[in-house]
Amino acid sequence: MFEARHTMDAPTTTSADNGTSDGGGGWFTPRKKPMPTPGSERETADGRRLAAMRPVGRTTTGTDPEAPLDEVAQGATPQVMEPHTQAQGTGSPTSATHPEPRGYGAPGPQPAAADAGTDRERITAPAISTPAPAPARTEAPSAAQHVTAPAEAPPAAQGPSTTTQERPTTQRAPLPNEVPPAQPAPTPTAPPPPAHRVPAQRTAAEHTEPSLFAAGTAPAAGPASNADLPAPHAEPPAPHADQPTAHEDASPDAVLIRRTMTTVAPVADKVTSYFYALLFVRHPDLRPLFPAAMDAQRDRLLKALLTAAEHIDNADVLVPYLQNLGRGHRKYGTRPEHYPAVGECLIGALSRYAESVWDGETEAAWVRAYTTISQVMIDAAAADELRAPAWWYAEVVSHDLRTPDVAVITIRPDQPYPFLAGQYTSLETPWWPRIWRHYSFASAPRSDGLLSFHVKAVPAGWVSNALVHRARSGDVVRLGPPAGSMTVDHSTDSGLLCLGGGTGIAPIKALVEDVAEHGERRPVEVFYGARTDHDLYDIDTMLRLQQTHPWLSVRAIIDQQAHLQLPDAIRAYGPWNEYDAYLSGPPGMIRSGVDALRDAGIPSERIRHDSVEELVAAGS
Ligand SMILES: NC(=O)C1=CN([C@@H]2O[C@H](COP(=O)(O)OP(=O)(O)OC[C@H]3O[C@@H](n4cnc5c(N)ncnc54)[C@H](O)[C@@H]3O)[C@@H](O)[C@H]2O)C=CC1
Repeated sequence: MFEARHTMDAPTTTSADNGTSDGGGGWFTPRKKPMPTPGSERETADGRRLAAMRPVGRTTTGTDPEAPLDEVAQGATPQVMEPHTQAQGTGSPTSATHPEPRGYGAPGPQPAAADAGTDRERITAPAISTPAPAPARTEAPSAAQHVTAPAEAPPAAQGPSTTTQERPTTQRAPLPNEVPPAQPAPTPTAPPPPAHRVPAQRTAAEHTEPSLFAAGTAPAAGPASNADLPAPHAEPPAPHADQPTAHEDASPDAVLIRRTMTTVAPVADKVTSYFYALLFVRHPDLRPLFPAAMDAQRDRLLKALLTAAEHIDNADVLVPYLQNLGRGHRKYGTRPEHYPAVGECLIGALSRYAESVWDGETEAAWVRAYTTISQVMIDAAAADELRAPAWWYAEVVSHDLRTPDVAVITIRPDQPYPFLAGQYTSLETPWWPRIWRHYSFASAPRSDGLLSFHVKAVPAGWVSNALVHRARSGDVVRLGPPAGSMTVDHSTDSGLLCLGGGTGIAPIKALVEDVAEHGERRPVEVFYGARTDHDLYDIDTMLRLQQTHPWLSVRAIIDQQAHLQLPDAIRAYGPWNEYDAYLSGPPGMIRSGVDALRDAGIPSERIRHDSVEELVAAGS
């Protein structure tokens, strides 16, 4: 756990104790004073030396219901045995109790109300404010990276994939209800050496090369949307890569953080592996809460944290991102008391691999950043706990195999599931516990409460293959909260130009239904791209909508016949400069689609699409 030998306030929740904290101190110690600014604290850096940043052992008081802290964590449930009640102790009318679902077995251990600990760190204050939680906008984005275990640290896990997609072709498909083999706990490694206190040069971090951590993880302002596994992103892309001069006014902490990032970038894989090795060695009780087979997404947590730290100055973007991240972590069972373990290992990994630039001030900067990050996430999760379950059970009520590898799946949540057309959710199947994938809602909210998804089984896609080839009516899946902001702005009557490639047509269909339900008469132009006519699995539905709604135009673009791809097709139509644009489909389509739309005169802020980086990681 962190231990800072100075009088920093610990992260707190701005919400009243709602059962999440067990009333302990530490992380839930109420703020006693305004958070000092990084700049002002820096003046007393020596006095604030985080000499005790090295882990000093776990709190022994109470039970720590461990859970991962990130998307990588992929759920906080042992196998398919899930706690069947949620929002324990919130006392909230929205707190949900789930009936025993079929397929999810007996109730598992409840996330115990954790002892907040007595040795919680006293980390510095957030550098950014934590406004009241906003509606979900984005979900933890990430781009999977090839991860190679460092020689000096055991692999945190051996997953089904080491690339951007899972690789099931070399894996035996699991039997129903079979749990992937548990990964052996990493063998203990030597603790990281004490950080060298090399005098730091107080210069701005270099950004001539994009950070390995930046791709796909940077929160971005503006509209976002969903994907078949991806989390949202938006235009413009992450500032890290595209705005080399954006750091000129960086705070001292941001400078130190970015210098660390630059230093560790060439060994990002090692940092990642070492981070998880530390986490699981020092906190082995956390390991079972991660997926048995941690795939390429295992570095999501680290990347999300690093990217958030890197953008610590950009509160406008960072806060909504982290709030969504915090809310999204509820389904994993993440609790406030889990954050110190992650922070400790984050510092441990960074200090080891950024040894050449690591010093007390750098460490203090990271502690402050992590405190801020965790504070926002904790607060958002606490606020969300008062109004929504951490997850929903849902029963498959229909399974329509449209092509050999595309299924339209309809499910019935066990309790109301509010969402907006254009959003997406995370979904876990009973066959791959704790592995969550994102899918768009393929319909606008329905009066019967049913939800539908278009799922394409892709090579190496464990979840998608299970959903397409295994799931049947009566099976029970779990849903995370809705997320994404690729939604219709009903305050305008601008036309909508929608590009749906392959199963990316799913949220486009939902958007069309949304416009229809609002009784609007704004023009909606849909371009539906597919490789062959056989791949236009939902064209009948779209054409029926077109027949019903005179304001809707649907054009199918078949690569083989048109000898061009979807984005090229819109160039032949238009003008589009008065339209809002929505893109949904594979990453290549998004990229070239954005280019085509800009060329057509649509400004970036009116172009909404999924995170390209997340889409790269999609397909499972
Ligand atoms: N299932 C869902 O709810 C959602 C899925 N997605 C994403 O949509 C994708 C769907 O995959 P598939 O159905 O296999 O689509 P696909 O790979 O068959 O592509 C569909 C069409 O998109 C266009 N396209 C593809 N690659 C392109 C490129 N590089 N440049 C320009 N145009 C290109 C082509 O016109 C192609 O026919 C996946 O990446 C998935 O993550 C996105 C949103 C929602």
